[in-house]
Amino acid sequence: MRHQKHYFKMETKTESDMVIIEGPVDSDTLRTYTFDDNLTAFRRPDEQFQALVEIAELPEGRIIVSHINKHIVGYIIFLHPDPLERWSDGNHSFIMELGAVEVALPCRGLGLAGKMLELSTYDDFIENYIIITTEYYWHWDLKNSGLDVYEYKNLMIRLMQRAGYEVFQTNDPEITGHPANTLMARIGKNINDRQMQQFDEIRFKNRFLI
Ligand SMILES: CC(=O)SCCNC(=O)CCNC(=O)[C@H](O)C(C)(C)COP(=O)(O)OP(=O)(O)OC[C@H]1O[C@@H](n2cnc3c(N)ncnc32)[C@H](O)[C@@H]1OP(=O)(O)O
Repeated sequence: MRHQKHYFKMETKTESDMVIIEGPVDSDTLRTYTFDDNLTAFRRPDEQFQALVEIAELPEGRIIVSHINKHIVGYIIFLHPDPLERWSDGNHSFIMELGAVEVALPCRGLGLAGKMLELSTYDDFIENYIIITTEYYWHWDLKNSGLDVYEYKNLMIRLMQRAGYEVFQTNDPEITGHPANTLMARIGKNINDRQMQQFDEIRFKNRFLI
C-alpha cells in the first residue's frame, strides 16, 4: 500500500492561549518546534521528541501535535506495530497502531486529546486501516489524575470511542495480564472481511494450543 497523508489544522482557544492542533506534521516542520518538559509519560522528553521526528519520516508514520507558538504540549503517534509484538504478525500494511497519546500536565482537561483524535480522523485515507491501540495501565498518570485504574480505563475508553475506536477482546498476555489493560481498535470503512479475519487471527493467536 502506498501510504498517503493529508494535512489538517484546527485552532482552539484556552483562557490564555491559542492552541494549534495539526497533522500529520512532517519531520522538517517538527524540527522547528520545541517540546514541553512535562511530556514524560513514555520516555524522557528529548528522547520522545527525537522519536516523533523519526516516526514522521516513516512512510506510514503520522504525528498529530497540539502546540502553542510552536511549543508542543500534546501529541499522538501512529505507525505500524512494533516488529517485536504480535500486532505486526504478517506485516499487514493495513494494520496501524496508535502508539501514544499524551498531553502535558498543565494543558490537560482542555479537550486537546479529544481534538487531536478528532483531527486524526479527518484524513479519509485512514479508512484503509485497522488502527489498534494497546492501553496498559503502567503508562497512565494515575498520580496526577487522582483516578484509580478502572476510572482511568473508562476515561481512555470514552476518549477513544469518540474517534471511532471500540474495545476488542484478545488473548494477548500483556492485555489479559491485568483487567484494566485494554485493546481498542478503529476499523476503517474500507476494511474488507478478509482483512478483518486476519486481524481476528492476530488477536487470538495460538487459540488451540494448550
Ligand atoms: C495508547 C496510549 O497512549 S495509553 C496512555 C494514554 N496516555 C497517558 O495516560 C499519558 C498521561 N495522560 C495524558 O497525557 C492525558 O491525561 C490524556 C492523553 C489521557 C488525556 O488528555 P486530555 O487532553 O486531558 O483529555 P481531554 O481533555 O480531551 O479529556 C478527555 C476526557 O477525559 C476526561 N478527563 C480528563 N482528565 C480527567 C481527570 N483527571 N478526571 C476525570 N476525567 C478526566 C475529560 O473530562 C474528558 O471526558 P469527556 O470526553 O467525557 O468530557
